[in-house]
Amino acid sequence: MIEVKNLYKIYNQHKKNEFIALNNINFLINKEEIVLLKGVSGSGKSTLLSIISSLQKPTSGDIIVDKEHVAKLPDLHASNFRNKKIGYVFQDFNLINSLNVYQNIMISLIPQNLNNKQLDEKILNVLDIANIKHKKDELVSNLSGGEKQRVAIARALVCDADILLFDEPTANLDKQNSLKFLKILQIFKKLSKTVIIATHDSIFEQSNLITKIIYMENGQIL
Ligand SMILES: Nc1ncnc2c1ncn2[C@@H]1O[C@H](COP(=O)(O)OP(=O)(O)OP(=O)(O)O)[C@@H](O)[C@H]1O
Repeated sequence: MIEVKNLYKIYNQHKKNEFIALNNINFLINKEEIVLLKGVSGSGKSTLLSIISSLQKPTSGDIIVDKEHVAKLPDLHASNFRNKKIGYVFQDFNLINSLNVYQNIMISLIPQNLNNKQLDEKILNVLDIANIKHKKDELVSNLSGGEKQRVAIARALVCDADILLFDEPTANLDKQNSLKFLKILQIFKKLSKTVIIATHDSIFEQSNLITKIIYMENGQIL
């Protein structure tokens, strides 16, 4: 469960360029929900995702993920929390272009100290789920946008995080690949993941797997 309470994020606080990006956000997301976070560019969606994943700290307020007070975690604990609990798929995918698909996934597993057989098992399994196993030896720089996204999804799945966060997952995809992404939601449901998708793409409203839509405007929930 993800509980967000009285959350504020103020950039450049007490300076001339102070900006309130999140203004008293409150909501609750239950386990295994698939939630849309909707709002125009600049409404605060990415800021909210990065705070839920503990990449950034809020100015005030609380985020409780499975009883853990995420906003109060010291940095080292925050990165452990992120590795264990959160799979984050960035809008530009954040992959390493000079490495191949397999190596990009392997990097996430370094902290686990696995042997080659265990690595192979885990990596091939998620590449299979994300339907990109056939490209495992290809350099990421040679992949299409949709293929890069499937690698990013495989990487988000490999540490077996319960919560998957997507920032504008269809922004860099054509219609066909966007529809493929909608199909992947069925896999997340089968895997019992909790999913939050920040988007302004109306394509998601076609999906009957969405359990809740949170609308944001100017840092507030409508
Ligand atoms: N580090 C920062 N310093 C100052 N202002 C920032 C910072 N990061 C974000 N902002 C501002 O906070 C607001 C919300 O940004 P955010 O990226 O969360 O919006 P968004 O809804 O995700 O937009 P998009 O859909 O374009 O990604 C924007 O006006 C942005 O300019």
